[in-house]
Amino acid sequence: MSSEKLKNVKTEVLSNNYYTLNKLTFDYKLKNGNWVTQMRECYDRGDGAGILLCNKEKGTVILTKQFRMPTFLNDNKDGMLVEICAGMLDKDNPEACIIRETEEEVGYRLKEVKKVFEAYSSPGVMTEKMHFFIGEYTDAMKVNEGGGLESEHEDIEVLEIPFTEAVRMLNNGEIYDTRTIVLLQYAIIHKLL
Ligand SMILES: Nc1nc2c(ncn2[C@@H]2O[C@H](COP(=O)(O)OP(=O)(O)O[C@H]3O[C@H](CO)[C@@H](O)[C@H](O)[C@@H]3O)[C@@H](O)[C@H]2O)c(=O)[nH]1
Ligand SMILES: [Mg+2]
Repeated sequence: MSSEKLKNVKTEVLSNNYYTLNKLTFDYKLKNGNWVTQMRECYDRGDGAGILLCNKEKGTVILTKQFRMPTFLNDNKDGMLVEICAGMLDKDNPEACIIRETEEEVGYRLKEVKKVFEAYSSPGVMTEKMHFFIGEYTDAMKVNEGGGLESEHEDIEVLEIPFTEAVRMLNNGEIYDTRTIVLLQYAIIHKLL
């Protein structure tokens, strides 16, 4: 970690339970040349990967629906969220991660995926970088019902819906997860379906 605008970086671990919340104190050089001491809390839970699964022949996509406690705490009535299939890297590379997550969460075994971009999820507070993919699936690739890992108490509903329905949900505000919005918009822009 180095930057000409940064010195005296100190890290204090505030919480190290499931993931890690650090308090960073550092001197930062402003545009006017003055140095100021700043403090930022940074949540580190590693990086993630997400995928929009498309079936061009059927004109369908696969999304998931699951309970997300942080959204329940902030305005999402029942806490249920429609999302792309996604997961934490857990030491895998992004491609291996998203192929594993696709089989665990929605039950399809992919051979290849296409990386389309990577982006910071919430750069003011989280270290997380997300790797975004498009994957083509067919009925023949189905190997189980999906649903997520019982050992982690994942309880994921698999939604296979027409792309036109996903676009309708995007346009009328029924889809309000950023990762899902950006991949659906990618599919619209590049006329994937
Ligand atoms: N006990 C416990 N379990 C946890 C905790 N946080 C997460 N888990 C478990 O760890 C699992 C991680 O599942 P993944 O599929 O690997 O991750 P994800 O939560 O779907 O991650 C995706 O969504 C996140 C957005 O909320 C993204 O941040 C991430 O990059 C990725 O896209 C969760 O389902 C949950 O069971 C926690 O604080 N305590
Ligand atoms: Mg997941």
